[in-house]
Amino acid sequence: METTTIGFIGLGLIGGSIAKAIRKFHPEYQILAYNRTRDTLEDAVFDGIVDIACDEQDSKFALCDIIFLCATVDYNIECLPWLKQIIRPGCILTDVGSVKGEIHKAITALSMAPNFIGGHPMAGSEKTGYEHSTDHLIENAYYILTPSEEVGLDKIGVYTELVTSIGALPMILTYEEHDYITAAVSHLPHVVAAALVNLVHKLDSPSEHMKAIAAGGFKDITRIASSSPYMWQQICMENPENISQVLDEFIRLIVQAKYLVDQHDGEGLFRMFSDSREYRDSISDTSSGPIKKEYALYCDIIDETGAIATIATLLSMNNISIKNIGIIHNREFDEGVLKIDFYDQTAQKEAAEQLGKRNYIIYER
Ligand SMILES: NC(=O)c1ccc[n+]([C@@H]2O[C@H](COP(=O)([O-])OP(=O)(O)OC[C@H]3O[C@@H](n4cnc5c(N)ncnc54)[C@H](O)[C@@H]3O)[C@@H](O)[C@H]2O)c1
Ligand SMILES: O=C(O)C(=O)C[C@]1(C(=O)O)C=C[C@@H](O)C=C1
Repeated sequence: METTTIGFIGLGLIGGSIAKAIRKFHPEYQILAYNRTRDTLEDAVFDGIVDIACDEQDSKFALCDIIFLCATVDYNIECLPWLKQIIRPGCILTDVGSVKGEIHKAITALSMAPNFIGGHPMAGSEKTGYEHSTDHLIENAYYILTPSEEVGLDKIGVYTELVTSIGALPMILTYEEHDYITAAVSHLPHVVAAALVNLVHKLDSPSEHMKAIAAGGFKDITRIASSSPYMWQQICMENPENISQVLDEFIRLIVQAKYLVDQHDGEGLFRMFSDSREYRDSISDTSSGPIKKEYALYCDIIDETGAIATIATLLSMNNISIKNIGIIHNREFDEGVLKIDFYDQTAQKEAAEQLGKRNYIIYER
């Protein structure tokens, strides 16, 4: 049987994560890749993720059954005319861009629609680059597919199966639906996070007290303000109508909130917070979906140098990988507690056992 060949143009955070997931679940597939930075390709070959490092406009992409365009949207579009000359008739061409309208229009203009299924894994990070990619980034995340109107059901079936096989959840939308929905749940939050951080920067005094004491709440809502400015500039320029429309709605709600504060409207304020809490709590943290299940445990530690390192070393000696570790202070853990996140339940349970054996006080939530 012929080997399935998958090509990547752009091997950064998302391209690298998809390639790593494909390597994990389909070790027999052949993976080719081109990336502007040659070192990245060499790392990926060294890691055993990529079999063949390609040059720009490499004719070896003609071998591919599926090609993932994972560079910037403008470069992905720039690649289309030469890809049109070389791809097999059965090749599935897809991208991972956060906005879908522009590439769909380019595909239609070049009559490449029979090969194109837009794609967008609803997972990511504020970090960029292959070095931050992981084989589990898109696990349990929705992976939106926006098939062109001319693509055959056989191709949609193959792509959907691939997405499922690497642990993501395919969801089919039109590209118009995609661009409206993501404007509200992804693009607007990035605009709001950036504005909020810039606001605090502007309001802070030269002694920077605001910056110093900004705690959990501010950090939770603004993590994404550390994302790539170039990527978010591009996204806002590619999806302006939808972002502007949801921004209008958002501004209306902010004006309403100001009115409630100015009026000392206790009942209105309570309703605003209770409505949002009810809806936010209905977004499950434990089922599959864009908000991933958290495998965390909380541990009391003595406030002394090296206390965190001791725990990290203990877990590492027992081959337990830590996803994240840090002290948190909240109402529940007034005094502060060490929160350790793991990639899966097995690691969480083993860590609780190992720490328990050494008399650490563990809280599981
Ligand atoms: N970062 C996220 O959270 C996220 C999530 C889902 C989708 N996306 C989308 O995925 C795409 C890639 O984002 P990313 O986060 O992986 O970015 P990234 O910067 O980590 O990766 C982009 C890769 O493309 C390469 N590249 C850029 N220009 C190139 C060119 N001219 N020629 C060849 N290679 C080039 C870069 O070297 C880099 O390796 C974007 O379109 C973005 O909208 C991002
Ligand atoms: O988790 C993050 O850092 C992200 O911003 C990921 C995120 C998002 O949820 O908005 C960002 C852009 C994508 O296109 C998809 C996912």
